[in-house]
Amino acid sequence: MAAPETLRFAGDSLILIDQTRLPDTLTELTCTNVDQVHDAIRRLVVRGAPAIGIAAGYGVCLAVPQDEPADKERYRQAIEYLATSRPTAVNLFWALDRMRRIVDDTETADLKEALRAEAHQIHEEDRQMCHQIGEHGAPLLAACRNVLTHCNAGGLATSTWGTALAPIYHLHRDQKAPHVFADETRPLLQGGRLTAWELSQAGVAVTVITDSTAGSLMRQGKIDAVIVGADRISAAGDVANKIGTYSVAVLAKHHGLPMYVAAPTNTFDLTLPSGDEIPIEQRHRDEVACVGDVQIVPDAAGVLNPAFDVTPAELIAAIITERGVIRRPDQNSVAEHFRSADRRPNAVSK
Ligand SMILES: CSC[C@@H](O)[C@@H](O)C(=O)COP(=O)(O)O
Repeated sequence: MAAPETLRFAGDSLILIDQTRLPDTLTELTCTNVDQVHDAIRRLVVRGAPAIGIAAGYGVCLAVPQDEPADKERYRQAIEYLATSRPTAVNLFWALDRMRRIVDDTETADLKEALRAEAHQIHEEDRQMCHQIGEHGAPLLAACRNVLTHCNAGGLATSTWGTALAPIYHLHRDQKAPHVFADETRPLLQGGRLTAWELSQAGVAVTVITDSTAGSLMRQGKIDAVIVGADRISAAGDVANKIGTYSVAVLAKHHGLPMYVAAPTNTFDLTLPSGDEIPIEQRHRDEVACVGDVQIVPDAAGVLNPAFDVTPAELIAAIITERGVIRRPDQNSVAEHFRSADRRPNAVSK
C-alpha cells in the first residue's frame, strides 16, 4: 500500500524511477555521474521539491568515483553545477548547502564517507518528515469526503508518502481516506499521470479531472477541501507551487473551501519577505505546443510556459509542516512556527 520508493543510492549509482515514462512504463534510470543527475532533474525524471533535493545530495557523492581519492574542488564544482538544474524548489539549494558544509568542514580523507552519510541523512529525514506531515494533516481532512489536489506532491515527489498526499495515506491506513480528485495539471500532467498512478497503486480512490473542471465541481459542492504541496514558501507564507495552484486557491476562496499547503520546513525560504521574490522557472515552449509528437500550437504563435505560480498567504487556510500546523499563515504566524517549533518539536501554532 505504501507509495513507491522514488530514488535509492546503491554502490556508486543513483537509481531513479523515470517519472517521464509513467504511467505507461515503470522503469528506472541509473545515474553514475553528476551530468546524468543534472540532466535527470532538468528533464523531470526526478521531480517534486523534496525529491530534487535528495537526488542532488546523492548527485554530489557521484562527483568522484569510488575508486578515486576524494577531491574537494570536484565536489564544489558538482554543487555549483547541480544548483543550475532547476531554479524554483528551494529544497535543491537547501540540500546542496548541507553538502557544501560537509565539504568545507571535513578532512579530505574522511570526505567520501561523510558526504554519503549526509546524503543518506537528508533522505532519511525526508521519510520522517513525510510521516509527520501525514500525522499533522490527517485531522484536517478527516471529515472530508472529497479532496482536490493539484500536480503531484506524493511519494513520487519525495522519499515516501509525499507532502500533500501524506495525510491521505495516513487516513488510508484506517480505511478513512477521502476520495481524491486530481487535477491533470497541464502541461506535463503530473496529476493525471503521477498522482493518479501512485494513489491507485496504493488503493486510494482517485478521479482525474481537467484543470478547468475544478471550479464547476466546487460550485456543485463536490469538493470539501484542497491540499497541495509547495516548491518554496516565503517568510510571509506565500507559496510557490505548480502552475495552476493560484487559480485553484482563488476558486477555493470563492467557494468557501479550505486551501491547505503541506510542505517540510526546508521548503521555507525565510530570506524572502514575500512570494514576489521567488524565482519562477520558465520551461520550453514545446511542453505546451506539442502533445507527444503532435504539434498543437502553430509556429507563429508565442507560448508562455511558467512552471510555477505564487499563491498569496491570504488565500491559504493552513500550512502543514513536519512540526505542526500554521493556521492563517502570515509573517507573524510563520515566524512563531519556527520559534515555537525550535523550542517544542511538533508544536502546533494557532
Ligand atoms: C512534494 S512536491 C511539491 C511540489 O514540488 C509539487 O507540487 C510541484 O509543483 C512539482 O513540480 P515539478 O515541476 O513536477 O517538479
